Amino acid sequence: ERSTSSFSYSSYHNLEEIYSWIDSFVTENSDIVSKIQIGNSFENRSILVLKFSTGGSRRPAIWIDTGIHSREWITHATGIWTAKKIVSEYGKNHVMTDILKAMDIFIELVTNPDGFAFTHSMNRLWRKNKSTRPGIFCIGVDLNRNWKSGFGGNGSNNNPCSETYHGPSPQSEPEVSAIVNFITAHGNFKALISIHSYSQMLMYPYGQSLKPVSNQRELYNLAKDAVKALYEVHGIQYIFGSISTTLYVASGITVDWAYDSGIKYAFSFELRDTGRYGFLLPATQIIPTAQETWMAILTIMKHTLNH
Ligand SMILES: O=C(CO)C[C@@H](Cc1ccccc1)C(=O)O
Ligand SMILES: [Zn+2]
Repeated sequence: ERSTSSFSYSSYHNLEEIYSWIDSFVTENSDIVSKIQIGNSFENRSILVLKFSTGGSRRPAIWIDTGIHSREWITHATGIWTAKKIVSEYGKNHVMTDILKAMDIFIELVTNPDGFAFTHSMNRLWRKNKSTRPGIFCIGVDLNRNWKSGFGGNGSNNNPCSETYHGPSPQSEPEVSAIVNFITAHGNFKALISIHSYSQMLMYPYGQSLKPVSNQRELYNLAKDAVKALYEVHGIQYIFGSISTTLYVASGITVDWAYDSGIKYAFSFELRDTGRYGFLLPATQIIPTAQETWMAILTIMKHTLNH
């Protein structure tokens, strides 16, 4: 993209187009946005994070990732729109301005770049990363099962040919270890939002067990407020609750690791829809989905700022 003004936020884009947009976006908003490479993927693509900051050093931070599962295209598209929204609201919207005066925001738009490239080239429904290992004849690890918390437990699979294969060991995948190293080194993250599709759900830990987290009541009420704010935009209904009670038991997941690492506001979204189109959500729904999701994300960020 020579400039983001020619970028269509109501279309899906491939990896090259998104990485090019990132460079234009950073150039055009260099006062508050910067680009950080936190590592390289298995196939040696850059793993990029957008940092939104108005100053300070190591301010309390909010993490948002999209596209950890490559086929969930609505999540990357929503992330791009959200990045644009943050810079357009700063200085205009009171809450957004207060958030960025006190906190930093980090967004990883393409959390599984190898898988994402593969959904554009060979297999639209690819979910995992593209790692290979000697003597193993199926490709890829489920990056939402490769985290240390509850690794290898129920709701993850030891079979490399499974869609929920957890990998040989926790953080074995470069796409996961890059995030773990970055967030751990930073040491001041207060909230993490990991965005998936589809099912229209807003969930919090634990996935690995039915045991409630210590601040379960707070997370339940925050999820309720966020889902209400989302509903008020286009009338889309989400359900909410802990992952294990709302969806199913899943082990080695992003938000369980975040929570156990001290990030007490850890959420996972499942965006539109409920199955009519599923992963193949039409591009006409990108902006409506992003608009409603924004209201939920803003609710979570505001709560994080005030607690
Ligand atoms: O991606 C999904 C749909 O493709 C469902 C997600 C559900 C889930 C989301 C967040 C945390 C744990 C599980 C998954 O199984 O990893
Ligand atoms: Zn997913």
